[in-house]
Amino acid sequence: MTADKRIEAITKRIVERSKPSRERYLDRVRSQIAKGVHRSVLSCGNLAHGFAACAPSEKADLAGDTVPNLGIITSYNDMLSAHQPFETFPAIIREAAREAGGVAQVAGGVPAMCDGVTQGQPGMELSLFSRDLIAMATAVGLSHNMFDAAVYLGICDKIVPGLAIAALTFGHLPAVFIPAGPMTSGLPNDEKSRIRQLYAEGKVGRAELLEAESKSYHGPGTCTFYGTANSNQMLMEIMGLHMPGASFVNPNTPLREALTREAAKRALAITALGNEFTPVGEMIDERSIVNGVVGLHATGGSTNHTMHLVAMARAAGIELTWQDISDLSDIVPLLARVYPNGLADVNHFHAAGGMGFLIKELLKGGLLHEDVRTVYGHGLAAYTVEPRLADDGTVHREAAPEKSADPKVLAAIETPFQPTGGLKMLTGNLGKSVIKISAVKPERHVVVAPAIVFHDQQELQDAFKAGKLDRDFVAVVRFQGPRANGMPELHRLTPPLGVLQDRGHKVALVTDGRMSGASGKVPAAIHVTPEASNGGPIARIRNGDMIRLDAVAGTLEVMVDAAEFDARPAVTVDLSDNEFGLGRELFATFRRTAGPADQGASVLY
Ligand SMILES: O=C(O)[C@H](O)[C@@H](O)[C@H](O)[C@H](O)COP(=O)(O)O
Ligand code: SF4
Repeated sequence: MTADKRIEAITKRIVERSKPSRERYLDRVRSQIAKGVHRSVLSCGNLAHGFAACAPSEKADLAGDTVPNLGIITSYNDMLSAHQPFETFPAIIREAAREAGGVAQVAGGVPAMCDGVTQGQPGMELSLFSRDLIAMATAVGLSHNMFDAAVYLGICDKIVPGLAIAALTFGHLPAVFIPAGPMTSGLPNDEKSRIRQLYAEGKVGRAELLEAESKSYHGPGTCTFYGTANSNQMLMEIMGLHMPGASFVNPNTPLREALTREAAKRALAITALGNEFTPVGEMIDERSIVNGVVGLHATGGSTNHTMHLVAMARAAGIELTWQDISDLSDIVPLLARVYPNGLADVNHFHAAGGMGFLIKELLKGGLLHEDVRTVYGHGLAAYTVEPRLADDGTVHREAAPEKSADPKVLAAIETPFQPTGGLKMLTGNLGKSVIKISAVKPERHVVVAPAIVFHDQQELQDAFKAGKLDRDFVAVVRFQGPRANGMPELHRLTPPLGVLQDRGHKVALVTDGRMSGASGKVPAAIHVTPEASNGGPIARIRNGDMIRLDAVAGTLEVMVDAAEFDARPAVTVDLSDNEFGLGRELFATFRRTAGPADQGASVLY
């Protein structure tokens, strides 16, 4: 089954563009593979240290080079409700490995930040940088070189991208990503947002707000909106890095445990010691990356992936651009309405048919490359399934439903919610930026209004509280890029801007910062590059300048005479407050070396 000609053409141009870097990457992967069982190059001393704490039988296994050893990289902590269930996973994986005749060891742990805990707080200024730090920390674990495959326990925003960058850096090893699943549904996300807007207007107090927040975020598992964390799950599945149907099964259920056991056994089955060797560096190719972007558009996924996917692809020698992402958006229809793109949550999405139905519909529409390699074998058609718990406690899979169980949440390819996808690139005299349109009403896709300039999100919130913003305007929030303050998410802008929009004002946001994957209803041109702190024209905008944000034409313009605008001096701001406190003093190197947003805002390359 070949993909749509337009998808093929975009894939082909990515292959052409990436040829030199991809060939260099594959050469490195293959030379590592050629060295054979990796622990066999270790000295007796190295090996003895490596298995000193193992059981005697495991030591005997690891002393040879015929029994596969599975490295576990875990991002467990109690801070992220999504990662808290991982506490018990290593023991389950070790037991499953023994059952499969292999060994499993925790190769290392990685840090994991909860963007919900740090949202609006100084800690958020470490969030984006934590992605690359997670990749580096994963490399520390795997650099023990004791392993024949690795499993990656991660879910949330920067963690999966960081783990994926590292997994692809260790492309000679098979890689299976193991999720823990979404928390069960609590207070609906739109009701939570309604109460937030009431609080922003001073109509309810902190007690009511905290009650609503706590009913929404109420237990172990991933938050149920379709933000970056759940976009990550979708990506890992549609790119073939999860076991089929693993993404959205709730934690602490027998099926979740069965899926975890199955993933561990599958990872051991696809090492070089078996007959289905599947090194991730060869498994993930340009088609897998395009399939990920297609899934992002079809589900209205997180804007953060216009950076993370670019960085992940780069780790495999593949050069993905915003133009590729934007052009694919023009081809791929929106098939899922999950908050903020609708009222449903990911549990509803899963119940309506979930990933199996989505992949089936996209394959039917010729919008995915079917002929790809996955951790499960060959071909994405194997993912058009739903996992079920068999009587013996293992996983069996049934074909995904022919029809969506809830067409208001998950649409058939013939009747999409929108004919195009969720993420557009904007170009113009302010540089490049991206906008998520899947959650913005069509009548708000073009905004022309005067600029009001802010240098941090608190300034805007204070102006709102002082009643100074009851009018049409474009909020320009600048010096929020990676080199300024680590490019925090500015999700706390959503309630005040949402209130003003609901009052009938034409409002929009333009920023060199980021928004949360959970942001959505206000038109926002984000990730503006070049950023203000790196010579970007956004630093020359003045209050009152007319700004035109046009998501239909794909443009973002300041409507000032070009000569006059170019002659203006760039504004500079004192960012010293962002250099200390809550560990920011340890990330100065990251701020100095971070790349531009359209290349992933990475410090790694
Ligand atoms: O990109 C994302 O999806 C967000 O970073 C998300 O992970 C974060 O947790 C939000 O801030 C949660 O939304 P609230 O802050 O509205 O609870
Ligand atoms: S989805 Fe966001 S808020 Fe929820 S656990 Fe993950 S990082 Fe934290």
